[in-house]
Amino acid sequence: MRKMMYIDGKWVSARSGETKEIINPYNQEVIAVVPRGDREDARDAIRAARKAFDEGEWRKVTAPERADMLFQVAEKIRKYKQELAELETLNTGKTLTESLADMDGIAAVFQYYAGLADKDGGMIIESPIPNSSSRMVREPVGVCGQITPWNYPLLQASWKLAPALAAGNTVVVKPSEITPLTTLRIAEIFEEVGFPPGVVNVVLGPGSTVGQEIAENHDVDLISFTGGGVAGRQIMQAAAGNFKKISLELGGKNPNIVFADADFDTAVDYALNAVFFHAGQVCSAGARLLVQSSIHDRFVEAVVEQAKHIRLGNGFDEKTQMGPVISAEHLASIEKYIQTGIQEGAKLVLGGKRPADPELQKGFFIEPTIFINCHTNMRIVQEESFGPVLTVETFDTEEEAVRLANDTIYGLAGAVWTQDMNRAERVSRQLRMGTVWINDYHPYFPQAPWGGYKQSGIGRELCHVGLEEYTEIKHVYMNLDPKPMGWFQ
Ligand SMILES: NC(=O)c1ccc[n+]([C@@H]2O[C@H](COP(=O)([O-])OP(=O)(O)OC[C@H]3O[C@@H](n4cnc5c(N)ncnc54)[C@H](O)[C@@H]3O)[C@@H](O)[C@H]2O)c1
Ligand SMILES: C[N+](C)(C)CC=O
Repeated sequence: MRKMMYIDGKWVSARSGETKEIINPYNQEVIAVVPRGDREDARDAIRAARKAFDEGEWRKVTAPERADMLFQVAEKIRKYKQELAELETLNTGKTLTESLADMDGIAAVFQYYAGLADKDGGMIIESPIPNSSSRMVREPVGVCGQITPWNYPLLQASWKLAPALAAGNTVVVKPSEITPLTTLRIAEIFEEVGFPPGVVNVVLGPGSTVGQEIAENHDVDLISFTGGGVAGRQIMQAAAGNFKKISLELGGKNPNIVFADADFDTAVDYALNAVFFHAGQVCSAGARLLVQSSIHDRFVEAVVEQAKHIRLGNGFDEKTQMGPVISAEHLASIEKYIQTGIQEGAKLVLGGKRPADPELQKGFFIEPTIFINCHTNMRIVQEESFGPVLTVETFDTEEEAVRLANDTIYGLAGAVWTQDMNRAERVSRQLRMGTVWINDYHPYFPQAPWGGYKQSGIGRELCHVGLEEYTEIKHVYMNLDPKPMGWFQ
């Protein structure tokens, strides 16, 4: 695999010659050295994408041909699935099982948008003007900047790349500076499939320089960002310079609501998966457990008992159920949240510290952590720790459950557990969230939209609406019998 940036169809170092070490969060070993780009490199990539969009052969590639190319990408991801998954596990620490599932999802996204690429032929409009024709067509937006986070590096990139290319745009992708490897590997796949130079560009470097340049640059027509609210706000401000189209997939503090009539064992099992999957580093993690008071003690006891046995370790070890968190900085930030929870008066009933196991000392590990006696006025309930930290609140009535669940600046996702389908329907309608799961947690797939209400984001990814984000709408009107009007005669 080439450890260079991919700009204008060429593999290049940073203009400055600077590099960055990429490490494995399981043991802090250096796994790669990659270029550390800056604004100049970002400008090169943007220029290449602009030229490819405005002047290149890409504009002549038909929608069925784009579909065919994206199908080939999907096939190659399946072909290289093991290699890609191993690279993702090496760079993120997530278990290989999770990475393999990510690769299935990534192939599915390319396949889905390949299928949609040539399906929208526009719309004939019934013109109210005699002797005229009127139609609506969708066209690519132009140069799309795409900035992605470290928790699902290739998956989040695929949610952006596949619809952007299906619609005929050119792209500049900036992966997280700590997890660039699978995004570089997929650039090789685009090259192998034969995407023309400049259509896909991958530029590496910090958000404060490379990311900021992409957000500010007036040659970029659209910016799609997945990450935290702080960067999201800076990107939105920077994008205002030329009124870029904007799509933001931000954080969440997602409620998992369990009513007393839920299937107890299943709800316990999913409550663990909701929060501890990928060590809680999931935007939609069910980090807030809301349990009806009549079953609270028994439910918490069962969750704690099972969480005690979660096996931490190397993502490549089949026995591992939870890997490390991504970095020393992130680990420190999670530990700070845990201290905040204790200071705020939440009761720590599990974890809260680094594991004692000598084999885990080089990695960024933190034990599965559970707090009870939590309230919505606590920071630990309101803010994203983005780690394996569960807060438990109680409620008595359906109205209270809805009120507590919605009492957050976020609105990404949430779940309802009950066997009363009328109640499930009533509650799901009142939750102000982009996704509501009923008697389940976590499923997402290309056919359904993904995105957030409130401060969880703007716009949607996946589904046909995710493709529409990457299009401009044009109205084409034709006078079929042009004659002088005589207005000024
Ligand atoms: N809603 C979703 O679908 C979704 C999915 C995954 C992650 N997330 C969120 O992402 C966050 C964790 O990821 P992270 O720590 O990588 O987020 P982050 O915001 O720190 O970084 C994300 C990306 O933005 C870049 N960046 C940072 N500052 C920037 C700036 N000023 N201008 C341009 N680019 C900038 C980074 O280099 C990185 O590539 C969490 O809040 C999580 O909830 C949301
Ligand atoms: C969108 N998702 C769930 C794949 C990753 C969020 O962090």
